[in-house]
Amino acid sequence: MIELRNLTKSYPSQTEPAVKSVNMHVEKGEFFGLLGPNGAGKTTMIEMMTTLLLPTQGEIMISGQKLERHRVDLKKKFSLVTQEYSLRSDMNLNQIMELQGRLHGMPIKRIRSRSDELLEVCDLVKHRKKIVRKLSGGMKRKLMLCRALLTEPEIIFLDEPTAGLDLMFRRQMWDLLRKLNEEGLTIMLTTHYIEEAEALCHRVAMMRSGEIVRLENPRKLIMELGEFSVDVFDGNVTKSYYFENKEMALAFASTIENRINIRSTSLEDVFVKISESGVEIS
Ligand SMILES: Nc1ncnc2c1ncn2[C@@H]1O[C@H](COP(=O)(O)OP(=O)(O)OP(=O)(O)O)[C@@H](O)[C@H]1O
Repeated sequence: MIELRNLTKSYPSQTEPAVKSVNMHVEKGEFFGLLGPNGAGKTTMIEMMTTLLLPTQGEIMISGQKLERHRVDLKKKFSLVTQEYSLRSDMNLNQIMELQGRLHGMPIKRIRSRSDELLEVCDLVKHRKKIVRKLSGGMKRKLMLCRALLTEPEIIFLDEPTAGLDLMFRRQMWDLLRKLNEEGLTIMLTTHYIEEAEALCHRVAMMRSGEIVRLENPRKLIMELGEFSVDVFDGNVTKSYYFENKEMALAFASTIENRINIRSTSLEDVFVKISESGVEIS
């Protein structure tokens, strides 16, 4: 569905490219996560994939066709939900949805029926006459998602969709995204919440300094590291050790006199390991 070929972006003010010759593909219907520390190049990637930024080199293919700014037909296939809130604060939910629909030339009947469906799914119907200024952060994020889905895209790009949301809202957003993905929507998200990517994504690409250092299914990454972890606290720092089964973890733990914690390994452990070491592209 999306294919990146040697995708590169250099900003004139920076000595190193922000994205360095990235090759990867995202399948139709996939839930794909782009992970990496601050400055790794995730937003730059998303901005190129949505034509907000032009690549310095390389190309982006959508359904086998080269994406360019004038390709309105290809651009119709996707929507973007940005990291920053980008809603008119003096409009209510109905007005926000109607404006979006009109900007995309949708008939008013269709705008209304689609808005009803989306606001219902996002549990926003009871707030539809509220102005944006009076919404909580979580409601605004859900509204941005509704607005992005109004035009019935095949792909949605979500840049940090749950940033700053409390646990309840984040879990609600997860369920919503899972549902949309099960209905066939291709989703690409960036997130700093690694557990979010672990819970949602079929595959994750881990970026560092503009490159993809690992691209794999989260479960497979965890199994490679070892399904069980033993955290050992030596009075100053905690060091984690990884084992392929619980028996091995317990046997190791029985030899340790310090404070320990035995637990399941998470994608966060993998992320930390990859951030600490150099891992080859696979
Ligand atoms: N408009 C710009 N002009 C110059 N440099 C930029 C610009 N936007 C991003 N960069 C640089 O490009 C690199 C990648 O930034 P980018 O925002 O894509 O990373 P990110 O992984 O999305 O980071 P974060 O997790 O903090 O959002 C960084 O070194 C950043 O300073």
